[in-house]
Amino acid sequence: MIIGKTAVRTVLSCYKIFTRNYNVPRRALMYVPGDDLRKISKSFTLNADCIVLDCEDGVAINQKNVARETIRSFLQKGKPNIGREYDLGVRINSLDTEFWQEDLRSCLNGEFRPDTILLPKVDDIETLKLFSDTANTYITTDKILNLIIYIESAKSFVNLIDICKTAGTLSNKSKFRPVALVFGSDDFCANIGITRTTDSVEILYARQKLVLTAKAFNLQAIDMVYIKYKDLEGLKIQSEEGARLGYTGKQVIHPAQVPIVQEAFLPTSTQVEWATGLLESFEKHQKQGKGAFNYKGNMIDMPTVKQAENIIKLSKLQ
Ligand SMILES: CC(C)(COP(=O)(O)OP(=O)(O)OC[C@H]1O[C@@H](n2cnc3c(N)ncnc32)[C@H](O)[C@@H]1OP(=O)(O)O)[C@@H](O)C(=O)NCCC(=O)NCCSC(=O)C[C@](C)(O)C(=O)O
Ligand SMILES: [Mg+2]
Repeated sequence: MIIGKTAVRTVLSCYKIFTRNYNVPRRALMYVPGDDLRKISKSFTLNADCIVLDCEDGVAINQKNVARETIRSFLQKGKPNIGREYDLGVRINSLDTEFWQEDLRSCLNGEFRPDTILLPKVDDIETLKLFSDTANTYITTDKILNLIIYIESAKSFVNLIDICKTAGTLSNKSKFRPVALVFGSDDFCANIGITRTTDSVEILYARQKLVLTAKAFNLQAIDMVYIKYKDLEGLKIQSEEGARLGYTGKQVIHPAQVPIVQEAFLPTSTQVEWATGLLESFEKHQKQGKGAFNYKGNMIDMPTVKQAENIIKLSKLQ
């Protein structure tokens, strides 16, 4: 059987996607308006996994140039050392605006560049292709750039699988790789003509579809923003709900949200204790030739063992 070039490329792109690791946690993805130097400085004191300097919706139209310049001069000082690994990203304006090319060029062609570009409003594969062509002309080093893709309209949900596949294929001939999908719930509500209620039941289908598709392509899934930023109890409930749905992190808009969100996307000590005991018991039963066994009153076999392994793996991503 002769395997065509396209098939080989598809296999390679799937391999690249599926072997991508989760070693960079993005539990709290913290937005900082790019035109506000005070907030930018503060964001590096907050211990967030992922800091996003924003050119898009956190910045007024008449401040777009200021944000771009502020971000560029900030980046040119080099990535701040905060004593731990973290992801430093820039969210550019969407590709249907007059700003995005200059945003991208400005942050990619300097001496230091961000780890990650966050690309809003990816409705279809044409948007990704345009991004890819343009980014490739601006990237001048061999360092791979992470790409985070925003899914925030009905159209983007309808095209979601194609978007993920195309992101993988384009990354084979580019210097970027897709690492995560973000659920842009607020733009999504506007797009489908609804207003979000407290329990967010009206967006549950989309919220679940995003997480399922992200996992199918081994991408991180970043949950919606909690805009009532003074309601920390509500934030905790929504964050834990996101973690239960399978999300790996959540968007954050205010410093007070960071610790609550980061905590919610780590397993609790009870979960770690349960998983450790289960894995020990599994080893013992394997040696005795038993596939299924009783642990704390529950039947355990391979799927639950894998869940326990996931918990242990996640608990090590501090
Ligand atoms: C809500 C706001 C206006 C309240 O701002 P405030 O200044 O009134 O708050 P505060 O409580 O007085 O702030 C306390 C301290 O924290 C600082 N601070 C406060 N916020 C931040 C921040 N983000 N980053 C870093 N520092 C921050 C602030 O500067 C102050 O520091 P100071 O005491 O030293 O002066 C403010 O928190 C803010 O601007 N947050 C970011 C908003 C934003 O980026 N929105 C866009 C992202 S969400 C989105 O795009 C949707 C999505 C995904 O696309 C879709 O669902 O479709
Ligand atoms: Mg949005």
